[in-house]
Amino acid sequence: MRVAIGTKNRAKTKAIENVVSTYFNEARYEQFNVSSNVSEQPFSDEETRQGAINRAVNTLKASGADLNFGLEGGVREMDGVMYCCNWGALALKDGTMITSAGATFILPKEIADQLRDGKELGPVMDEYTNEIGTRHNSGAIGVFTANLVDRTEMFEHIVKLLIGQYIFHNSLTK
Ligand SMILES: O=P(O)(O)OP(=O)(O)OP(=O)(O)OC[C@H]1O[C@@H](n2cnc3c(O)ncnc32)[C@H](O)[C@@H]1O
Ligand SMILES: [Mg+2]
Repeated sequence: MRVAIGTKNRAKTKAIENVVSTYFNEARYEQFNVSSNVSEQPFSDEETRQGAINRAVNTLKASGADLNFGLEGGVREMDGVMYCCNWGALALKDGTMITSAGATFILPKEIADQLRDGKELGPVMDEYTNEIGTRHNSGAIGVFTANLVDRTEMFEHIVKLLIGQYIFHNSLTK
């Protein structure tokens, strides 16, 4: 089975490989730097979900693989509170699109204000933590949950929901 991944971000690729290899041991993985065709910093659930779908479609076009994953991080506001939100999409060769959302958590006001000023969460987190590449490792979720959940684990849960729906979909179409 050929598995294509629409990013080279390590937190995302690790999550996909960890979960897919649990259920399909013959999987071969390929990574593609595809566009999400949405803002670098999506600002709603709708835009974040669309980014994940676009990545999955663009990955399918580039690869022709059996499973094509798109994972996207974004933010959304409710009652003046800014949350980080996360979406995943799995595109199949027959045109089927499977989607799922993941964990949501609060971004502190000092982070939220910088995003409202047009900055991207990735660089803002690097400045906040004084580290390079937070988005490839623990991520904002790790920093703001005392590392109880890191970015890989958060995406693993989304990928598990996608694979579970894929297995269910196959059981209906067989
Ligand atoms: O290379 P890609 O796949 O684009 O990975 P990314 O880390 O940029 O992730 P997204 O594009 O999905 O996320 C949109 C923006 O939000 C940032 N972001 C999202 N979740 C984050 C997290 O947990 N920690 C740090 N930055 C995060 C990210 O760096 C981008 O600036
Ligand atoms: Mg990005």
